[in-house]
Amino acid sequence: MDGLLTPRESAKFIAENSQDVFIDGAGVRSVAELLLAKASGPELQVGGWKTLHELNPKASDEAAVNWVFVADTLNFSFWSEHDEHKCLVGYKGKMYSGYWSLCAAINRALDEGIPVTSASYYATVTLEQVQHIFRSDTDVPMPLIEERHRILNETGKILLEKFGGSFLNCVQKSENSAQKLMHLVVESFPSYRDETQFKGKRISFYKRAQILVADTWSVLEGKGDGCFKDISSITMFADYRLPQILVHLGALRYSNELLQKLRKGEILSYGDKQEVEIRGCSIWCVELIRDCLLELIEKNGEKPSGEINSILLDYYLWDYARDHRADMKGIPFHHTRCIYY
Ligand SMILES: Nc1nc2c(c(CN[C@H]3C=C[C@H](O)[C@@H]3O)cn2[C@@H]2O[C@H](COP(=O)(O)O)[C@@H](O)[C@H]2O)c(=O)[nH]1
Repeated sequence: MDGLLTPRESAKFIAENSQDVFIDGAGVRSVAELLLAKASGPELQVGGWKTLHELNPKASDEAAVNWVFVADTLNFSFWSEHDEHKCLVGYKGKMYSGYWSLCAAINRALDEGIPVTSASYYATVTLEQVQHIFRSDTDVPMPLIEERHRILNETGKILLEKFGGSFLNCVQKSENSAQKLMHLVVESFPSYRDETQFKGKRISFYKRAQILVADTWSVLEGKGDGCFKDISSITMFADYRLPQILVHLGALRYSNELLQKLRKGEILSYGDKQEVEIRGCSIWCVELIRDCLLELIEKNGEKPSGEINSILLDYYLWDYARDHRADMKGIPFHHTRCIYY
């Protein structure tokens, strides 16, 4: 088998060969038009990461960068078999689910004096301590808690050995290149190696490595060590929410066979042909939406304040999915249990 394709190359190859997932050109355009109305708003700017999300760090210091690293190291698989019966974390009077339950638990631990974002702590944290830190306020625990414990120990040890215990050192080694940082993370930390194969080619999605670069860019507000000259080379992050919203908005379509399978809540294994087609077509779909949006902005003569890239489109669509959960009830998301997204 020949060389490993980048996430963007993988997405293009998958979209060109997909048999159960299809990108809808008219849908792509209608999503681009939806986003055009937001082009100069706070949602499509790097600053939105802080101003729109109360649990994200407000600082841009080393502690904030290490907060992002722990959050994205554990940023996977929050879905529960029955959506009405899931892990919830209460923090400062508010209940959080899914990805935000992870962030709430991290902040709750820090408030309790537990240094959960320090590598010297989580390199040797015990399973019992991890179960306490990420405890749920319902009888449904956070999924894959043993895996989260194993990954914290593994990742903490490597961060101590290779990067002096701070992810900021890893960022600085990337010399302001998003691609260099993404590859340094994938080479150094095994749990980030989101790679598989499709029709005889080795492909990569690197969902957590790419969102880690994006969140590092965001927490540093695109300045200093976070001023990545190639930040626009990062693609959308292939998770289980974006495909759902892209189908809801008409930009992506599933074959009847696949739709029936998802409606029944059938599990798709990591690397299955249909799971790969969902993830790859989602990435390519957002690339096409971005291209279409940039054309519309050009035509409209609008000048958004910063460069619109796939990260900002992804963030917007992910938040949109969160805010339109009820409208999306009829659209199933694919159930894959893994540590990669
Ligand atoms: N594509 C994409 N996937 C994302 C995110 C985020 C969190 N980013 C936020 C933080 C700052 C930014 O402003 C974003 O608002 C989590 N996930 C993935 O979703 C899934 C969890 O979903 P649910 O069960 O509904 O919480 C899971 O696979 C998780 O890995 C994103 O942004 N894009």
